[in-house]
This record gives sequence, C-alpha cells and structure tokens, in this order.
Amino acid sequence: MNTSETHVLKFGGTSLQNPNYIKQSTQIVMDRTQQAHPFVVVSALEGVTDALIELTKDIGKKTDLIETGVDNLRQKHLTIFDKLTDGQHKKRNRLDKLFDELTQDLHKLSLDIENKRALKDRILSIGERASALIFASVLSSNGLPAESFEAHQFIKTDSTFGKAKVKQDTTRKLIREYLQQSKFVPVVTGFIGSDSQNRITTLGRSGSDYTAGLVADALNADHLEIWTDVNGVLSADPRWVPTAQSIKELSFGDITELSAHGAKVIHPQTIRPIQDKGTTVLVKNSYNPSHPGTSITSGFESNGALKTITVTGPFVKLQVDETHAFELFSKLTEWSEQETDSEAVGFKTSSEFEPARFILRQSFFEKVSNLLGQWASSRDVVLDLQSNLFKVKKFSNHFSDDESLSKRIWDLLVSNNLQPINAERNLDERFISFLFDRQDAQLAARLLNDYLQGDQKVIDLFVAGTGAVGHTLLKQLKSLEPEGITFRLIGACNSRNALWQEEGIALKNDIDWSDSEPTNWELLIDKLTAPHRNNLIFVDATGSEEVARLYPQLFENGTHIVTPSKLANTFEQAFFDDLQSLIKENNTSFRYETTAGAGLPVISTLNELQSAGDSITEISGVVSGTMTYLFNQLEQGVPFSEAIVDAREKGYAEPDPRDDLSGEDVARKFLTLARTLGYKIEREQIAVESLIPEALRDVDKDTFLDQLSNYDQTWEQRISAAQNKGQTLRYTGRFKDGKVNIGIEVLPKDSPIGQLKGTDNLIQIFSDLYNQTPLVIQGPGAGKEVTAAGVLADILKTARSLS
Ligand SMILES: Nc1ncnc2c1ncn2[C@@H]1O[C@H](COP(=O)(O)OP(=O)(O)O)[C@@H](O)[C@H]1O
Ligand SMILES: N[C@@H](CC(=O)OP(=O)(O)O)C(=O)O
Repeated sequence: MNTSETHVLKFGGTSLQNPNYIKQSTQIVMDRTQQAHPFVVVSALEGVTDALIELTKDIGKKTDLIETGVDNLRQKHLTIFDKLTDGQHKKRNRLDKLFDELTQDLHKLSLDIENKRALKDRILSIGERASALIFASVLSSNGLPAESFEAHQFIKTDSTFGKAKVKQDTTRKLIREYLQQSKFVPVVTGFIGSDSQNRITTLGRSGSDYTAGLVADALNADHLEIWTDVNGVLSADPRWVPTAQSIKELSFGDITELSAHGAKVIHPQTIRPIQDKGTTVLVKNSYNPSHPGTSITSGFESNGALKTITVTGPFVKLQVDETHAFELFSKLTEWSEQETDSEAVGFKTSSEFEPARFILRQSFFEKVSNLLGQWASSRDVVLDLQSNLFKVKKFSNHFSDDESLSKRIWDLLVSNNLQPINAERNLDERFISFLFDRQDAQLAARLLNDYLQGDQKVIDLFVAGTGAVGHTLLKQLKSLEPEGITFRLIGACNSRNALWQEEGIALKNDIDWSDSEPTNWELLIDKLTAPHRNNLIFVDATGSEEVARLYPQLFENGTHIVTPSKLANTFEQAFFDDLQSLIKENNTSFRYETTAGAGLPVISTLNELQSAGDSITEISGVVSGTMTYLFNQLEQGVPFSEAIVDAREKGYAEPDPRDDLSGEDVARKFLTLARTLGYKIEREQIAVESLIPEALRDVDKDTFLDQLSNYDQTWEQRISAAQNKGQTLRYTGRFKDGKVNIGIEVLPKDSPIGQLKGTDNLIQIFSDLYNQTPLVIQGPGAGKEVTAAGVLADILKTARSLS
C-alpha cells in the first residue's frame, strides 16, 4: 500500500442503495489502496434515516407497529450482510444487536420516560452504525482488512440534539487518536457525534458530508471525496432540471454558497473544517467512477457558479395590508427565533400603496399558522395566502459587471410567459431569485439552465418506432455531433416496449432495452407533456394511426414533431386544419419532408417558393420508387408477378404489395402536397387508378401473390403496345386546378419521366416563376437510409430554429 496520500471517501445513502451499489462502492475503496491511504465515512443505507424518523413519529399511538418496523429494517441489513460477506459471525451479531437496541429505544420513546430528543438521535444513529458495520465487513471479506468506528466516540458536540454543534478542537484531537493508529482501513459512521455526557447526537440531515469534512481536517487529508449518484455538482438539481450538466471546478466559496442555497449534493458545513487547507474536494459518481466529477479547491478562481441554479421550497406567500405589516414582521421574527433556517421568514415592502409581502418557508408557516390565525382574527386582518411556491435562484459572478445579465434573464422568462410571483435581487448577493408555483418553477429552472449554459443548445428527442427508418435513424444519430447542439434522447419506443431515461439514453452502442416497459401511450404522453419540457422533438417513425392521432396533444404542449409518416397529414381535412392552428398557436414546428419523395427536398421547396411569394400552379410526376422499379422491370420483359415479388424481396414494396399497387401511397403523397399548398381537399376527392386486379382486392395476401401470374399477359401486352409507339408506362400523380389525379400515364420513352430508373422519383413544379419549364426535383425516392437521413435533416432544421 502506498500511503503517501490520505484520502477521505464519503459514501452517501445513494451509493448504498442495494448490494450491487455497496459492492461498487467498496471496490472504489479497494482500488484506492493502490495510490493512497483511504479513510471511509458512510451514511445510512438509502431510505433508512427516513424510515427511522417515520418510526419515531406518533410513537405513543403505534407501539404495535414497532416490531414489524424494526424487523423490516433488521432483515434489510442482514440480507445485505449475508449476501456480501463471508459470514463474519461476530460482526453479524453486532449488527443484529443494533436492532434489539432500536426496539428498546423505540419502546422507551413511546413511554416518554427519557429525554425525547436525545432518544430520537440515538434511534437515528442506528442507520449509520449499521451501514458502517456492513461496509467494513464487505471490505474485509474481499481481502481488505477494515474496521468500523462509531463516530460518537470522537466527534464531540454540544447538546443540540438533531443539529448538534461540533467542538472542533477536541474532535480533531480525538479523531487523530482513534483513526491514525488503526492498522486497518477505518470505516466511520457519518452524521453522529456525542455531547459532554456521551449521549449520541446527530449533526443535521445529510450531516455525513460534514463528518467527512471533520475527518479530512483532523487527518490533513489530501482528498476529501463525496461519492454520490450524480456526476459531481451539477448546474442544477437534476430532479428539477434533467438537462443539468456537471461543473468541472468550483471554489470553496462557490460550493458553500450553492449548498447554503439548496444545492443538495453537499452539506453546507462540509467545507468549513478544511477552509484554510490545501485539501482537494471531489464530488464523484459511484456508478460512473471514471467521470472526473467536480473538483473544489480553495484557490480556484471561480466563475463556475455562473452556470448554476438552485430551486428551494416550498414557500408560502403571505400578503397583508401595509398598516399591519411591521407588527406582523415583529411577530414572525419573534416566532422564528429558534429557527436555524435563514429562509424561514422573508419580508418585502415595495411601496406604501401595495400590500406588504412575506415569503415564509412552508414548514415554518405550518408551525405558526395557529398563532398567525389568532393574530389576524384579533385585529380583523385579512391574510392573503398562496402556498406551494418555489424559489428559483440563478447564480452568477457577473451581476455587478454585466448590467445586461439581469435583463436577459427577465427577457427569457417574459418571452416564455413566465411571470414570477416575487423577484429578489440583493446587490451584494451573487444571485437573482424568482418565486413561482411548482410548474412554472420547473420550466423557469430548465430555461435558465439551458439558455445560460453557453452556446450549447440542449434538444430532447423521443423516437417512436424502431422499424427500418427508426432503427436507421437511431444509428445515424450516434455519429451526429452538430455544432452548438446537444441532442439528448430521452426515450424511444416501438409497439411493444418503451424506454425512458430522463438523463438521456447512451447512443454510443445499440440501445439497451433491458429497462424498458410495455408501451403505454397514456403514460408516455404524460411524460412527454410534463410542464418542464422544453425544446422537445417527437419523432414519429411508427406509421401508426394511434400515434398520429396524438399530435394535437403534443403540439398543445409545445412539442415539435418530425415524421416520415403520411398519416397525420392525410386524415380528414378537419384534422389537418386543427394541426395547423395548434402549430401556430403554440409556436411549435412540424416537419414531414420525407412523406413525399423520401430524402428529396420537395416539401421544403414548395414552402420556400410560397414564402418567396411565388404561386404554384401544378405539381406532377412520380413519387413512388416502387412503381418506378416495377415499370422498369416490365420494360425489360420481366413478368408483372415476378417484378412484384422481386420488389418485395428488395424491400421496396410493402410486405403486402397491394399497399403500393392500390395507389394509396401516391394518393396520400399528393394529398399532403396539395394541403401543404393550402388547398382543402379530402382523400375521397382524389381519383386513383388501382393496379390491383379487381378479383384480387379482397383475398388474403398469399392467395394474392399466388394468383398474380394470371395477369402477367395483360401487362405484357400493355407495355409492348406502348413500346411499339416509342412510349412507356409510368404511374404518376398530377395536382392542377385544385384537383388531384393518380394513375398510369403513357409517356414518350425519351421524356424525363419515361427515362426514370431504379427507384427514382421525379417531381415537376410549375409556378408563376417556373411557367415555361418546370422546376424538377429528381433522385432516389425510397430506401431506409435516404429516408432516415431526411428525417435527421428535419430534426436538425427544427433544432436550429429553436432559440
Ligand atoms: N446542483 C446539484 N448538483 C448535483 N446534485 C444535486 C444538485 N442539487 C440537488 N442535487 C441532488 O442531490 C442528490 C445527492 O444528494 P444526497 O441525496 O444527499 O446524496 P447522498 O445520499 O449521496 O449523500 C443527487 O442525487 C441530486 O439529485
Ligand atoms: N443518513 C443521514 C445522513 C446523511 O448524510 O445521509 P446522505 O449522505 O445519504 O445524505 C440522512 O439521511 O440525513
């Protein structure tokens, strides 16, 4: 072991969620012995402190629940112990006994015979004492001898149970005495200490970080590492802002300020003991240990805090008439004297004509609401209340030197219809704070995070459909790195399974569907339309009517849609009109370039001509690659039935080729083009010549394929008759004078359409500008690669158009 460096590693409850995570955390410690001497601090297993608190609540009324409550916790710990250790009996017994102690203490609490607050802290200490035992035993079982320490032996505090103050000098001395002489790797309980009478105290919720800070101070550690479940300190709480990004470096000042204002990742006191030391603080992800996380040092010249946002709450806004404001203020100040929370009471008067405003922490408000009610009714004062509000704070070092910053932030909120209930900007603070209801707070936090991150735009994608086009698109997305845009695939689904990962699905390899769930569109729509969504592109590669019918809901919620599916544009005209107005009202975008001509720029050309003031008079040509292929084959003497089977095998024709031969596909493409130009037209108004023989319209697919050869001769005659006159057959569509006609056309062999090869499409556009010779768009009109590339181009266009 190289002990040249001392590293203190603290593992929070999130790193100790289940046996796998515990194993992963112990592995990090084992690996560390290669380069340093590790000292470990652990929190309780995830959820255990909460469970203990729950057990102590109203204990007098539920003594019958003590046994089962304790037993659940005992089993949880013993099961993990048995799974991860080689059965160290003594330690297992100690672990078991902790829960006997817990039972006794809970009974004592219910009888109310001892100092309640002291008892509660002793009860809470069980979580850390149990996890330290487990962690040390797992290390030892894996060949790294370790010893668990109960920190109340050496962390000395006053007797403020629940949030004890540490006596730093004595503590420093004792930590050294206990830990420096340990021959094994010490595993210390976080969160707990003891008072002068050796009664166990706790340091406040999330206090294990603080314990780690104390240990790092006493041992003059080179590293203090906070191991948790995110990639370091993020630009915002990921539960509010899923696009939050990891911050590389921060100063001690930054982190102290951020954590004091609600960045939960590190306890506000943690840094205090090592304030003046050269210790490097690292915040790292136990599930992603190779990620550098965040490095926090005293010397770092900070501008990192520029990019951070915190959300705190809930708060209650209380308004009273100005005449009573100061009296109420002094009452609230008196009632909050015992509060350690600096945001328990906030007060604001803006002008004598406006009511005075108090912003109270909701938990404090609930405590004093009776007193408040009495005060108000004795004076006949009307209290105007609004609860469940959240403060969104945007931090920056630049508020003082960049006057436009506050304005830009305001503009951003206003342009998104966000009206804060209250706003505060204290000149010597590095943040601006806005009060919103929960929904608006979520959107504001997301907007501020995304827009002020820098030039990088974060765009969320959801891909529905993983067939030929969807699958190819996902592959193409892998290698896409557009400048200034980060795409985050938050979900994907097919008709069976749906995968959702708010932080983004890794695209490097094939998607791992192991965490997927059965596709349920009701649930998916709830997630897709959650209030904090911003810049979301929904890609519909399903070809499903059910999905296309969901577009209105998505547009209503500001989602942008890109699709190669013709369905939504070709349902009844009323549906199309509805989509258009929703798109306009909600300022969203709908791109469907690949619905006519696959990757060819047909729709965008029409849109561009129109927006340049041109008026389109006629569109005609071939928009089915399958049909081009079919007639090419017929020209070469291949029988009709064989040509169709061949087109099907090559993946050009649909599995049931009647879907192509019916002309429905071409009709829908022309319907889309006509409607894009603003014409109102129903599918039934389009005359379509079907190539399916009358007798084979209603038979099953196999019979259809079997009997197709009966028609080979007719087709042979038809094509030779044309060829004899220097002509050929093509399946075309024509939109003119508000009408659409689809069917076979006999054309000169040497005309542009007559010469089409492969699966090419050719679209001719006549307009006021192009009135002599048409504007012609020609190229491959089918195939998953070109279609997926076209969808991708639509996604990029949409992304670039978003601010
Ligand atoms: N700015 C932020 N950066 C990183 N995480 C944050 C931030 N704000 C809030 N969090 C939340 O804090 C959690 C970690 O804190 P905590 O629950 O105390 O973890 P642990 O159990 O590891 O101590 C993360 O999972 C994250 O959801
Ligand atoms: N277990 C304690 C102390 C702690 O620090 O936990 P965590 O590191 O999981 O936030 C709590 O839940 O408050």
